[in-house]
Amino acid sequence: MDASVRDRIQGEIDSNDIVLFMKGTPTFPQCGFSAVVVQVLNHLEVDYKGINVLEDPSVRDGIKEFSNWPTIPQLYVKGEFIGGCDIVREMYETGELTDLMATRGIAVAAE
Ligand SMILES: N[C@@H](CCC(=O)N[C@@H](CS)C(=O)NCC(=O)O)C(=O)O
Ligand code: FES
Repeated sequence: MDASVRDRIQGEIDSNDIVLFMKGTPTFPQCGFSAVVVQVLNHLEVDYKGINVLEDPSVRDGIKEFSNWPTIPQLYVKGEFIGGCDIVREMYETGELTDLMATRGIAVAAE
């Protein structure tokens, strides 16, 4: 991928504790898979940056190569790739996601 795309992705991940690469925006998700992750993050009441890959095909493709993960959405917490919709939903349901956030110093809303 283009170095500028890699730098942009790296920059977003470095400067935001939680980054969600998604289709659409947190206020208007344009795919059900992205909407699930938005719902989880909103439920946890954490701040996050949504990056709409539909606005930029180079980021849409670039993030797949960057994470070595073939689909959107993709969630990053403190620079670490967590996963897509299925993984996030599963980790939320088991409480693992809340624990992961807490371990990394991110305050999460009480259940
Ligand atoms: N099982 C996936 C569902 C996500 C998914 O299948 N995404 C597709 C459709 S939105 C995708 O990103 N396809 C490649 C693309 O649209 O660039 C997950 O857990 O995140
Ligand atoms: S945009 Fe069609 S499944 Fe995500």
